[in-house]
Amino acid sequence: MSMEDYDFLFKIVLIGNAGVGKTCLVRRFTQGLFPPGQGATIGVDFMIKTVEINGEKVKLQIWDTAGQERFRSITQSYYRSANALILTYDITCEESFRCLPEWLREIEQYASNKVITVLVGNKIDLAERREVSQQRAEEFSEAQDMYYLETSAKESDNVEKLFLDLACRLIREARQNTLVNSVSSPLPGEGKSISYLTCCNFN
Ligand SMILES: Nc1nc2c(ncn2[C@@H]2O[C@H](COP(=O)(O)OP(=O)(O)OP(=O)(O)O)[C@@H](O)[C@H]2O)c(=O)[nH]1
Repeated sequence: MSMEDYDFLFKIVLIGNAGVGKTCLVRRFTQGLFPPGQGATIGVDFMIKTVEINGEKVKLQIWDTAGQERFRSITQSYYRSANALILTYDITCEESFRCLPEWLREIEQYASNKVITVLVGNKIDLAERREVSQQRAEEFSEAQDMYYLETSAKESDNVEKLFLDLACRLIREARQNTLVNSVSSPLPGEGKSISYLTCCNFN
């Protein structure tokens, strides 16, 4: 694919315990479906989706990692070049929430210090089985300086919003970095509309 095919390219990596719904979130966003009987991811999977945000083509490379401990050394190698991480837990599984500090240590150790991390509580369609309150998750994410969103891959709740808000945020960061890194040279896309700022809810 030539450079002209997109204005921005971002790498997004999903991490979190096994079974929290990472693969289902990716499949919902990239293919618009909820796969029946989704098996555990082996190692790492990769999908691409190009979205258009205020007239600009944004190519998202989405890496879906295996949550199982035995794949940890493989998945760690994908953190380094990630622009964003989607750290996922399952709102019906206390254990997946309690493991978050462990995941944050992995991020600290293996990811770039510029990485944007979003905390996602998935499976909100199973509200009657909820084990982690929204307030508790919000407090945790605030303390860790992460964005927080609750989703349902099954019902398609907030899935588009998750990826599109993240893409908006990444565009904004990319522009800011360009500004810092090359103050005297013209910005890519300078003069274009900056209305994308209004679509981004991750502030
Ligand atoms: N009710 C409900 N079930 C979900 C949702 N998302 C995923 N699941 C189910 O949760 C199970 C695990 O989903 P996966 O997407 O394979 O989980 P994963 O995090 O990718 O798991 P690993 O690949 O092992 O790391 C499957 O049985 C899915 O059908 C959701 O939003 N709601």
